[in-house]
Amino acid sequence: MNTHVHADHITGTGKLKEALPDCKSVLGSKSGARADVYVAQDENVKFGNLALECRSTPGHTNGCTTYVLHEHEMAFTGDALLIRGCGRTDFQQGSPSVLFESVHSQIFSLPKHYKLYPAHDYKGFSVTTVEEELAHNTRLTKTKEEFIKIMDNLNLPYPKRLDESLPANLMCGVTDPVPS
Ligand SMILES: N[C@@H](CCC(=O)N[C@@H](CSS)C(=O)NCC(=O)O)C(=O)O
Repeated sequence: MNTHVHADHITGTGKLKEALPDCKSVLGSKSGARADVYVAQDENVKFGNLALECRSTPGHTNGCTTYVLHEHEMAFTGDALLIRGCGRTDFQQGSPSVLFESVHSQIFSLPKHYKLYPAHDYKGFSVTTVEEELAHNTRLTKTKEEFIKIMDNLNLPYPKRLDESLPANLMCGVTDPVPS
């Protein structure tokens, strides 16, 4: 289950599907890329006796999805929410305004004790909680206006390998559009 379509996230999917032919790839329905299963807001993906609730959290990319495992009181936020930070919003459908609304409505609305596992650990931590981020997130504790200003002035270097081509099984074919 991919949280969004950036090369540093989806590149292993082709290899997994080769190794496990019954494996089905999952993406948010607004991701604009190829997957076996598309999920929308509030859908549940069941596996074993567990289920992941899908919450649409655009702003880093349009298709960003956060997966919530209520049984274990945790969520996988991809690059929407990072520990003490958030995904950048300066390319590929990024929007600070949309990201601010996504995180506040879909992630900060979870119970405060829920554990959050983002996709990167830039600050050396791999897990946080809703409560910790509500108190200590350096960007998302600000007002929306301040947040937009911060995000518009990050001046981060462009990721080195972002534009490398996607594996064929994740590419949108020219004559084979991705379902909307
Ligand atoms: N140095 C890395 C790129 C770092 C980067 O831009 N990370 C992204 C997530 S991957 S698109 C991000 O959103 N960062 C947020 C931040 O505040 O740093 C490289 O060159 O690959």
